This record gives sequence, structure tokens and C-alpha cells, in this order.
Amino acid sequence: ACGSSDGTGGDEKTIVTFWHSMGGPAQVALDQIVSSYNESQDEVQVNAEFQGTYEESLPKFHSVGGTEDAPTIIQVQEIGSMSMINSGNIEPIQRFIDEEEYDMSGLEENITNYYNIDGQFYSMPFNSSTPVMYYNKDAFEAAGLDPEAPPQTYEEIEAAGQTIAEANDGMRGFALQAYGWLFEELLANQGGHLLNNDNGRSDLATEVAFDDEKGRSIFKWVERMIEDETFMNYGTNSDNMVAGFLSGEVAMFMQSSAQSRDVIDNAPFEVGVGFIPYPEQEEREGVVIGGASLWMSAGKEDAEQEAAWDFMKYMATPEIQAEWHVGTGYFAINPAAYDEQVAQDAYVDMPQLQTAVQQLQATTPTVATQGALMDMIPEERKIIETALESVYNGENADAAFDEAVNQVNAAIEQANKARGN
Ligand SMILES: O=P(O)(O)OC[C@H](O)CO
Repeated sequence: ACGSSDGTGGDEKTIVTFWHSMGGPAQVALDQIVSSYNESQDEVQVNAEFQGTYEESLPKFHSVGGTEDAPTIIQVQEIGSMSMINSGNIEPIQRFIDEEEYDMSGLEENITNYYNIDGQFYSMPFNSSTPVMYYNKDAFEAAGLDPEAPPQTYEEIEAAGQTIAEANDGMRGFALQAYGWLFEELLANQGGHLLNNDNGRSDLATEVAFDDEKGRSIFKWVERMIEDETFMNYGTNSDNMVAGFLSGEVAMFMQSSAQSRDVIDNAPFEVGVGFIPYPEQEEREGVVIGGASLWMSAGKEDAEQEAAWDFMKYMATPEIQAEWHVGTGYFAINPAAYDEQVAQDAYVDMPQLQTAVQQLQATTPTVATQGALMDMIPEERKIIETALESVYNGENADAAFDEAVNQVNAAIEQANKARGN
């Protein structure tokens, strides 16, 4: 079979090509896991290939999907799920689950809730994350704030930001990357839906559901912090934001738990990790699963697909998930991993790794926290990002928010029309 063996003769191995988007410490951790899989058996050789960011690799997949150039497995960010299903070029993993009655119930419920679409698993969860709030404990202490009690609400963040700015020369309070994912998470955390029709899960979404006070509150919060000069603007650039936090330019920021090791390992001060905030007039509902899952190409030889499935199962084992969790800050999709010695040992030095897990486990399972499904969500993110950036650059928050709502509605209409709905 073309492309499915290494052609070295003798005991030919089945080759699995695995496209991923893990850079930095996560790439190191991933390469190690792939090597250990390859060494653990003689029949399958997984070749892991970095294909750029999630945003870069998905269009690459679509351009080769269904051809022999398609990888066996591709890692796709959560919001790429509908576009993968609609492509027709994937083999739903439900087929393999059914064939061997593989038990998915051992995996974290919040995670399987996200990936269970109409009772089917199309992809295998692997690297799941949610945002957390990182904060500089030393700066909290210097400002007379309790480093063990990070602010919980927007209002508490504003107040802490003011105290920190006064006590730490030149330091700003809070940074929010203009990143649509963070907006979606802040919305869900106060019980807000992104899209109508139950976040696009009971029926195809026809308009936004965030055009209310919950959605608006995020823009207004940022505007207040800009006005009192406690907000630090890094635009859409996450690397600059992390660098700014590490160099003491800003005391708090929100980002994926996947950044945990990077931040903890590189900070010259004590890093605190807290839950993401909510407005004081709302209740905390929790977070939506982010990160990515593993998709299998349709149309590959049976042996290659079976090999890919074997590798996916390996990736979900408690041992591997424990290693992955402590090496990055991603969740263990298999919660048995948290009891593994490697996780228990890591928590002694880095108790911060446990915050994301606690935040996920404290999440109320609702439509809001199950997250939205629609193939146009990547576009929604871009619209929100442009709108947030305009607020960072001085635009009125209400005006920017209203404009974003209109634009996302237009994009939803367009997407539905293109599909003939
Ligand atoms: O950076 P990650 O892997 O935590 O993913 C964040 C978002 O969920 C991607 O859509």
C-alpha cells in the first residue's frame, strides 16, 4: 500500500503520519511521547510533523484531504470540529469505539461532553485546555494583597490592578489578549451562550446569543481598565503578553492552561494560577473545553487506520496523559492520570498545575459550558478580536460591541446561505 510502509523490507512497519500544531515545550513533550510509542512496539512507526498553528494546519488539511497526501492523523483545534466533519474526509473514530467496545467513560466527562456530537465521537480527545488566570504573587505581596487569594470577579481584578499599579512602579494590573477564545470563555463563565439554538447544538445556529449584558460586560470591563490605566495592551500577540508578564510589566493575564509550564518555568517570581473571572452580578458557571483533538483521515488502508487508532488509544492512557499534563499544563483527558506518581510528584513543586483541573471539575455542565458548535466560529473569533483591539486603541466599547454583534450575525447568515440553509 502506497505510503503505508517504510519500504525498508523485512518486517515492514505501518507508517502513521501525524500532523500537529504543538510548538515550544509542548512539542518537546509530544516528541517524547511519540518516541516512546514507537519504541514500545515493532509494528507501527508514527511520524510527527509540526504543521504550524492550528489556524495554519487546518486549511492545509483541507487542501489535501481525501488525497494520498493527507496525513493519517491531524490535530485540530476544538472549533475546527464542524469544518472537519463537513469536509467528508474524516473517518469518525466512533467506528473503532464500536468495533471493539472501547470504553470512553473513563475519560473526563467535561471533555467527552464537548466532543460527543449527536451521540458520536468523530475525533479522539488529546490535548484539552481551558484558560486560567496567571498572576505575579510577588507583586501581590508588594502591594499588600493576599497572594493566596487571587481576585475572582471583574471588579476585584480592577481593584487589585489599581493597588498593584500604585505599589509596583510602572506595573499594570491586567492584560487580555484580543483572542476570540478568551471572549468565548469569559462569556460561558457567566452562563452566556455564544450562539442561538443551544449554542448550535440542538439545531444549526441562525444568530448570535451573546448580544446581551453578558457579552457586553466583557467589553465594558476592558474599557474601565483602559480608562483607569491599569490595562496592558498586547493586541493579539500572546508571546508579547507572556514576555510582558515575565518581565514584570503586568501582574495578571488570562491564557490557556497549556502555557503553564512555560510560564512557571520561566518566571523570576512566584507564579499564581487562579480561576478566570466573572462579573460580580453574575454567578460563576465554569469553562468550556478548548485545545484540540485527533482526527483520522478517511480513505487510508485498513492497517494504517488501525495503527492510527492504536496510537490514539496509547495517547489516552493514564501514564501518557500524566506525562503530557505535567510537561505542559494541558489536562489529563483520562483523570486516572492525576493519581499517577509523576503527577503527584509534580504537584509538590508546581501546585499551580492543579488549578485548571479544579476549575474544570467545578464547572456546571450546561449548554454554556458545553460550548458552541458551528463551522464559522473561526470567523467569529476574528471579528471579536478586531473589535477588542479597536477598544484597546480607544474605540467606545458599546459601539465596538454592537458592531461585532452585527458582523457575527452577518457571518452566520452568510455561512448558512453558502450551505443552502
Ligand atoms: O492553545 P490551546 O491548545 O490551549 O487551545 C486554545 C483554543 O482552544 C484553541 O481554539
